[in-house]
Amino acid sequence: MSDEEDDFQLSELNWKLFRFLFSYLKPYSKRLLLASIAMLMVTVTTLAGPYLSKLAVDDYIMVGDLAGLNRIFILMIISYGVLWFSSYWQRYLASWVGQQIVGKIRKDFYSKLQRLSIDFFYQQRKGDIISRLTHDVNALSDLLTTGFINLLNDFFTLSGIVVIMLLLNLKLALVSFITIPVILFVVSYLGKKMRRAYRDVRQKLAQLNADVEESISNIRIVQALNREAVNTGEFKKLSWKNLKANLKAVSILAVLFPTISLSKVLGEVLVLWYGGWGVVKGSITLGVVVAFLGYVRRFFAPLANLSQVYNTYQSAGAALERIYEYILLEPEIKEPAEPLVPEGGFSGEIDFVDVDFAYDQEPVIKGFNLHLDSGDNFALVGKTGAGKTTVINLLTRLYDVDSGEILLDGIDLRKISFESLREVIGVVSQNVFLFNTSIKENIKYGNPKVTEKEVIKAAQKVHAHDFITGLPEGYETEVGEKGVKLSGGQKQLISFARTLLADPQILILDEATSSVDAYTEMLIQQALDELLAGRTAIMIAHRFSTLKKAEKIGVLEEGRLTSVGSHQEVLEENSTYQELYQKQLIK
Ligand SMILES: Nc1ncnc2c1ncn2[C@@H]1O[C@H](COP(=O)(O)OP(=O)(O)OP(=O)(O)O)[C@@H](O)[C@H]1O
Repeated sequence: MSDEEDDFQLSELNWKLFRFLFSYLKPYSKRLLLASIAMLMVTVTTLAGPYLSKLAVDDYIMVGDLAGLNRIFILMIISYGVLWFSSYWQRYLASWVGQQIVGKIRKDFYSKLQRLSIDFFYQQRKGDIISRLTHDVNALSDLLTTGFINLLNDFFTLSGIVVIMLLLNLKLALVSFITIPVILFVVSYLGKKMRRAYRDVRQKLAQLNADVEESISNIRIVQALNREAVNTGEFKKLSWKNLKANLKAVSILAVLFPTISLSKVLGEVLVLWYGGWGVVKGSITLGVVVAFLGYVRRFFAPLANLSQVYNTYQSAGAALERIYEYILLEPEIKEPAEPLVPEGGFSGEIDFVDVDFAYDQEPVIKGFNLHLDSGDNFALVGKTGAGKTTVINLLTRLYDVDSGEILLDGIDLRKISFESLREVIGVVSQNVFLFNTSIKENIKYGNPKVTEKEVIKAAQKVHAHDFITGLPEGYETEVGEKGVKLSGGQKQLISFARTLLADPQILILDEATSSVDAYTEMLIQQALDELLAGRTAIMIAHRFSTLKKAEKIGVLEEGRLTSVGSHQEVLEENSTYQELYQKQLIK
């Protein structure tokens, strides 16, 4: 990502991106106006301070006008009060608006992601998506919260100081500006070096993170292959590189601030020396020297800020571009504008008609035809890679067919709303995912209206009730990554209960290949009877006990359905099925 950032030129910030950003800024125009007024007040009061000191010295102290001095004293107090007050509002309002916009962009971005088709998530790296949603949105946040307003503030303050100094005393102003080119050169030189150093820090950190992520998520393999010591060694190397990169960045940063301080002090010394001569010779008033000292002190902070502006805007611009790229994406699988529902609801009749499909160029499903009546239990078998999961992906509309059609009760899938489709089809997958919450909530998931009684009843039907009540807190036991660890079989039973409650007309069962103990296996098989009753089912079956439950078996070979019939019929006519059967892939 840092490479992309480096390649990004500010000139690439086009109108589309600006329009995109402004569409978010627009609703907050009132608050932005108030923030701008506060910013102008900050600028004016910042500029007023040294000038008031000049008046105090020249017009009142030097002539002994104590009443006037009192007046100017009160004016100064008021001016600093206004500065405090407007600084608060400037920062608060700008941050408020910025945070609102960032929140809104993040929300829009997230909801966009949720609607994108599954293919997008296969093609993008997980880390890239997460980094856009977090790192890039944050980079934008820096700019939006205070970046804009601070930039204007710095610009006005600097210009104001220069103008006032030139007006007050041209020669003294030019003398005090002597250090500016030096500081500009140093800051821009160090700025470039720092940018490179920080890019290096980010790269090394990304490598470190990737390494940690890979070894932690594969810790079982790491331990099984005795790689702990090797991995620790590699990590140590990466960690050392990261440390060195950080030290280098710090060493540059450590030069920058003293350099700015030195220039400031040098400016003050110049004012004092040249101004002092002027005062002694009578060409400059003491008040002007005092005011100049004030202005020089206020000069360098905005100057240093402005020198960093290009970097800030460059990384925010790159971030904005990356966010916008995702916002523009449209889901490939689109919802119908006018969805259809059969009269009397779906009954669960399924038709695949001449379906062809390819993920890329290579056809995966070829001329696939299948008719299932409502209530049919159908098992799909085939060697690995034959296309079984793809058939399911097409039926659940994770992908659309390339040609042909899939019909539910005579209605093309593409004319059915996502909501109806997800209500009609229930999927019990072999990778059961449990959320980090209680067992009860996991069973209720997607169906929040069900009562506790119904949850228990569903669990009883799929024979999960006994093991659940045996857990420390029964149905309230926390599961998922942070909770109690359940066995594969127990997780299956919970997902059965979840599906039973959702009560879909069509059931898809992607059976687990890993074996469970004989007792759990028996429970699963009994639960399946309950789940299959009265539903149309397509099962990717691996166990003979499951296969036996199907009235029809279909053999899939390289994307084609080569036989459909009862176990006996298919066994007699299909050599692939015989092979699978004999090799006991189907147990
Ligand atoms: N997202 C994808 N992008 C590209 N090709 C894919 C994708 N998913 C699967 N394939 C390819 O499609 C073919 C069929 O895969 P599929 O997962 O449907 O087979 P399967 O019969 O379910 O296999 P298994 O029993 O091993 O799960 C394979 O050649 C696979 O490499």
